[in-house]
Amino acid sequence: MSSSAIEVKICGLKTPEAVETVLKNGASHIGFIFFPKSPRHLEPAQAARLAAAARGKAKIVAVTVNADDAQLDEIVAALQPDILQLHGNETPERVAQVKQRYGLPVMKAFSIRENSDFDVVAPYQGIADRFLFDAKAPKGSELPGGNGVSFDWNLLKARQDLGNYMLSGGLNAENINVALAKTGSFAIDISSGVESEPGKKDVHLIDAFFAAVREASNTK
Ligand SMILES: O=C(O)c1ccccc1NCC(=O)[C@H](O)[C@H](O)COP(=O)(O)O
Repeated sequence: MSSSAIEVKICGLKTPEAVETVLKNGASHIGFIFFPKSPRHLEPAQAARLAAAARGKAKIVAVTVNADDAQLDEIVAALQPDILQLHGNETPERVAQVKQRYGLPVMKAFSIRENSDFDVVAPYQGIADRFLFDAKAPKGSELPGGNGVSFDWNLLKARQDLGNYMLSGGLNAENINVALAKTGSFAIDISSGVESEPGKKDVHLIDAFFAAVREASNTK
């Protein structure tokens, strides 16, 4: 079942059931988290086992935070991802190094709260293959992503110069219609909004999210 013309990345998968459900719904991307503080963290070998069912059906995304070469070497060797998502403070130089070392597309994540947060994006243009705009982590959170909070989507609407990006942060079945209408985005990313508790994906919430995306894209 294809979800729609909208690309949908479901992030932080940890079980075969969740992988099966997102594939059944036509997810374009599935993400695995490699960040020990996250409730979604997996070892590379665990992610590789889960990814086997998805290879060739959805793009496999490895999500890391300021990872060094040793960590990336291990992940790339075990998982053989299609895309590396860099979700830390990686500089444009580091993004370029990572691209060259692995020959893989890189999606660079940025944390957005206000318009000026987009100012840091320009040096990455022509280096990162894609951007992911997520909300800034709430105070006290140890996670740079997966916090289930949104930023003001009107900010993104005004920045259509930013090129190829995914909209992320606090999306769910209830707000995706408004998020898509406000931003005009064609690619979205979600984690907490399809979980019953942090790190626990819920197949019914996944189904409901894709149904909402399909409905929203039919009215787009
Ligand atoms: O999800 C995590 O636990 C995580 C930890 C460390 C870095 C990135 C992380 N997630 C990255 C993602 O791409 C999430 O899907 C994105 O932040 C949106 O999450 P949510 O707001 O929960 O939908």
